[in-house]
Amino acid sequence: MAASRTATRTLRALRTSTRPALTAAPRAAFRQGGRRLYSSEPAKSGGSNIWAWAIGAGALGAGGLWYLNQDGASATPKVVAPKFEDYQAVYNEIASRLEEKEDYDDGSYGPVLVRLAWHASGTYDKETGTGGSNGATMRFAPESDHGANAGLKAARDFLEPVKAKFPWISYSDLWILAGVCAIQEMQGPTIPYRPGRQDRDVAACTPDGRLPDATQAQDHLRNIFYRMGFNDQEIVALAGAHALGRCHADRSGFDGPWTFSPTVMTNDFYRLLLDEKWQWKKWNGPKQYEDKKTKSLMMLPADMALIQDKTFKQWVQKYAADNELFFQDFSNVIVKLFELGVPFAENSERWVFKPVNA
Ligand code: HEM
Repeated sequence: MAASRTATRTLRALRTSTRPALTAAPRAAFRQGGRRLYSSEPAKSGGSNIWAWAIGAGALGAGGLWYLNQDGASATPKVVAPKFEDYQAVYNEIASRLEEKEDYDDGSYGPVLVRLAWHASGTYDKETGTGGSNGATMRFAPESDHGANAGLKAARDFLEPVKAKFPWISYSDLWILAGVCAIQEMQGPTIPYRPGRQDRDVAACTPDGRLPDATQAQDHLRNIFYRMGFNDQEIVALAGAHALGRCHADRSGFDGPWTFSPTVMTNDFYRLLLDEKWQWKKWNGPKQYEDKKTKSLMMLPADMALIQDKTFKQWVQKYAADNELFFQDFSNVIVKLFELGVPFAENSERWVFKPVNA
């Protein structure tokens, strides 16, 4: 996504929003030597090695098995043993749909795709090995009707045409690939990916209550995320995803974005959490915070717990001060989240997809 388009998206959100106007422009992102840089941030390290490796992986993966339908050349090619470049094609399709469908929300389906991938994965229970991204059981009630999943139909529907075009990919792999694509296309860190998830039926739906409750604080966050196998640092790194997107009154009941640039991945969630003064919002909805200065940003009680708890707060401070550290840790922890409970083939490799518009 070019810098001008990012600005356009934010501006469109400002123009069309019936919500309080956001008052600051996103930091400008610009290209340099094919890499994305923020004017106020250091360049990411290690990128060029990753790309060299990805191109190598692509070349090695070339020549996935293709065949044509019986009616000959006019038929759609089918993939029977998908390789790196087949998944890159799916990635490209998602990226191009993200570009096309700019009228959604703040100008991108990206945030809701990230939330879909997270809610598909975050049901994991390490004791029983149940839940997690292997299965895509949120396609079915009762899981699709769980309160925490309200609004995610928009993300699942967005991906249906992609599934129709690439029927060989499982929903479970597709949803996670969409999360990876959305993060990278919103100028976030590189997220290595490997396929291998298989769809499961309604019997594998997880019970309600496995995802975090935003009205609660640190004890609850620890209960939920320790159950998945995360530690305190990882909990804080994952929560930085709230740089993206917004709360919707008709979904969670909460309302508003966390940052001024909700379609660009940054460490702004931590910076705003520390730097702004937060007060209870006076309104007819669930208890949430608003920033005192503009009253246009929000924090959930569960977000605020990250600075009310001493151990969590140390990590918030580190990530607020160092975007590169946040990007590295976020990439590592979201790969872990997306792979919880997935029975990958032994020695399966992770791939790095080339961003399309980022
Ligand atoms: C720490 C515990 C968490 C709580 C309590 C929480 C709660 C929420 C709530 C209430 C919403 C608003 C949903 C809506 O009204 O549309 C939301 C949105 C979102 N969450 Fe979280 N979340 C948590 C962790 C995470 C994690 C770990 C990620 C990803 C790694 C994530 C990514 C997102 C994104 C991207 C959105 C915006 C969705 C959109 O714009 O449609 N959240 N979260």
